[in-house]
Amino acid sequence: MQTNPHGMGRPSTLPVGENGGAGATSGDVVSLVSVTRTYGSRDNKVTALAGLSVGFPAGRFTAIMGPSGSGKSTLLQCAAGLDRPDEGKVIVGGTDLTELSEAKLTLMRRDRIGFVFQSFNLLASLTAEQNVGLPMRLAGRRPKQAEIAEVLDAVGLADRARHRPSQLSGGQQQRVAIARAIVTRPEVLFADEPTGALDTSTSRDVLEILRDLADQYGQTIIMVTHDPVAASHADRVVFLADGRLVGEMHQPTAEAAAARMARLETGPC
Ligand SMILES: Nc1ncnc2c1ncn2[C@@H]1O[C@H](COP(=O)(O)OP(=O)(O)OP(=O)(O)O)[C@@H](O)[C@H]1O
Repeated sequence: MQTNPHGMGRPSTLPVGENGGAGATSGDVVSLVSVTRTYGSRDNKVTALAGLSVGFPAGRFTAIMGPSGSGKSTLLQCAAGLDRPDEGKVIVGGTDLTELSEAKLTLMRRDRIGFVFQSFNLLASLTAEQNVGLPMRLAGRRPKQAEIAEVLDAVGLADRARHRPSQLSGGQQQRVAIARAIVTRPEVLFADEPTGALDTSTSRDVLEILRDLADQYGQTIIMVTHDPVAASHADRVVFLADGRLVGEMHQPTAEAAAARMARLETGPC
């Protein structure tokens, strides 16, 4: 396993309290405050998020880890305005998503939030540059060639603009999806297992692109991952268990993230 790819020295692990010492602060672009999300009926209720508070600072790359079913995807969906919590607040760039109408939430997702999924979700009939231009077209504006060229360049695909998804590797397709997610300059880019469908070397390319976006463009990135190596590209990992925040690690190494995950998966934390 590789160590922290940024060469930032030893990881630092901070304990968190019941409600999460990593809870929201004023420097956060995204904060969840006492968020609860349950599924199912009263007799058969599943608590995916149990009063979770967590903040994500501007310009930083944060990974979210935790055992299967710990609430990672639910956290991401609530934070990105794709799902609504039962209780609590979700604040993105000063706007409380829980107070928005469906119409305003749709606009918020379109204009201020980027999302990348494990399956790249590109339109097969469109070229890379047409896929990247889609969010602008959906917003009713004609994409400028220079804007598209700039983001394709940022993800290392300047020479693939006219290729269709079927003519690109999995990693290249995911990079097109990243370019499409950042073309509107979102306040935050969410990524749900963005390397889950990729092999090791292609994953590394994608993770290095995400790292560069944070370092060079100050892009705030929040990524769910099962993979400690992927998490080691982040500035910080927050760990969930049973819908709660149970720890965080700064400048994580793959080894330290894997060890923390092993402890979470085998017993009480
Ligand atoms: N639509 C749903 N209906 C019912 N239960 C759900 C739904 N979505 C999630 N859950 C439950 O909520 C809990 C948290 O799910 P979530 O997908 O957020 O966890 P996760 O940490 O992302 O899991 P994994 O690592 O397996 O993807 C789980 O017990 C899951 O079964």
